[in-house]
Amino acid sequence: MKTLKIEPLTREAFAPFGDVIESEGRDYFMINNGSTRRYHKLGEVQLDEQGQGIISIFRAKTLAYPLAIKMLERHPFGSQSFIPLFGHDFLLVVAPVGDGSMNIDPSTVRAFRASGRQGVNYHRGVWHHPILALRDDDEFLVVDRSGPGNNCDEFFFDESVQLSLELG
Ligand SMILES: NC(=O)N[C@@H](O)C(=O)O
Ligand code: NI
Repeated sequence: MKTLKIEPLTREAFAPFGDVIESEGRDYFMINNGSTRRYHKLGEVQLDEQGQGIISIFRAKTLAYPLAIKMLERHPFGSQSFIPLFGHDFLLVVAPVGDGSMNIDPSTVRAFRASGRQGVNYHRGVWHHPILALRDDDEFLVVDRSGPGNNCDEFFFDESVQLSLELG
């Protein structure tokens, strides 16, 4: 059993997987006659030609911990972002796009803890666990792709691969 180390979410550490959506420490410029900071283009919505960018809300139940990480999923046709609406921390488990095949090297799987002031934008094809809320019925604004085709591949690890996520 390998317990994943939960890393703090930083722009640098998360770069192989996507963008961190936050204002802390980020550049901005003033708009609205000087009353508003615009933290511009913190992430990009990635879509295929037939895709449409849509905005949804996910209300997520917490899962039981320690949690066995049995699968990850990816969205081959577009990015997917999660922005916490209630300001609570949440967890992320990710793996890089890799060679594009339906396979994940378990040694590349990483876990992060996002603060309630951080969102993430998974880039197209990045493997990730379905949303991991730490408060029951927590809500997230989700910006992702709608359109034709199957935009959700699920990969289940072999039973011999035992990855676990524990709360500190
Ligand atoms: N399936 C779905 O819309 N949710 C997942 O993509 C997820 O990342 O939570
Ligand atoms: Ni997803």
